[in-house]
Amino acid sequence: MTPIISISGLSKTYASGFQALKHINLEIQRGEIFALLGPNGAGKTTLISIICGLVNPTEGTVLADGHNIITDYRAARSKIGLVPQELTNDAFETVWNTVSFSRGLFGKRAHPAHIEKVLKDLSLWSKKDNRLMTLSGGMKRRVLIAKALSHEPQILFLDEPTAGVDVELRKEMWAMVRSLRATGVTVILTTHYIEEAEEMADRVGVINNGELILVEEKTELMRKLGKKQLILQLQNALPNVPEALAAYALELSADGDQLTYTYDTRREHSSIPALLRDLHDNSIVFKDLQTTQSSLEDIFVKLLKEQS
Ligand SMILES: Nc1ncnc2c1ncn2[C@@H]1O[C@H](COP(=O)(O)OP(=O)(O)OP(=O)(O)O)[C@@H](O)[C@H]1O
Repeated sequence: MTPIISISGLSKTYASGFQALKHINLEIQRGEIFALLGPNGAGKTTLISIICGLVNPTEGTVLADGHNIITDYRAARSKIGLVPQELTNDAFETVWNTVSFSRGLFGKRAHPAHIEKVLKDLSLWSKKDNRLMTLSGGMKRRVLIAKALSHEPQILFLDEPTAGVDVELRKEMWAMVRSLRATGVTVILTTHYIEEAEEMADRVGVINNGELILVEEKTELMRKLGKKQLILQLQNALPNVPEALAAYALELSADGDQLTYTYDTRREHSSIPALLRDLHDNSIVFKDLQTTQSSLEDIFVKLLKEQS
């Protein structure tokens, strides 16, 4: 399947001489949710801004649904919706007018039925005649999305969609993004909240110092780089780990009543039954056990550490 976005050899050096992007190659597949992760100043906004035609690249090419973003700017831009972080519209304007006006900016003919559908999908219909200034923060964010969808784009960029948003609204936003994907829209989001990528993304790209250091299926990333731990609460505290169990590299807690076994999720899991048998043979009795798995956040922090 041809990718909906195809980026090759993309670099950006700002007038200041600062190189914000270094030879980025990336393909985004139709219909996926792609999360772009990276620390502050990594180059996420620069990358999005180039694809959306707001910043000129220094080198490289970007195709949006087959259209070159420079030589075929209009066609490329019409495929893309951008949800920025801030609402910059006239606070006195109504929801309906704001969203309809956005469509007009793309040179598209008025299509009230489409605007109605977008507003209904985003639960904004009852607010259509309200002025923006009267809306709650959450509703304003929905208006941003409605504006971005007003011209029927196939690709939607969300720049930090839930920055400064409370947990409840964040969850609502996630549900909304998923329902958009269900309608066939490709979603690319930048986020500082790793939990957000973990929750929503099909694939994750990590950008650091202008370089795309990793692109991976989220589940694969977590499987490959994740570690699992089995934690055993012991019936009786141990003074040390018996020699016979040395091969498992167990960690004994300071008070001696907890053993932690860390294992690689890539390796076969058969070492756990063996460990449990060996514990039994060494008369080590446990009263409780739990397993933990490293989060995408642990993996992300580790990746950035390795880079520095
Ligand atoms: N117009 C500009 N002129 C010079 N440097 C710029 C310009 N815009 C951005 N930069 C620099 O480019 C780098 C990347 O910025 P960018 O906004 O793309 O990062 P980001 O990953 O989106 O960061 P954040 O997560 O903080 O939004 C930063 O060091 C920034 O200072």
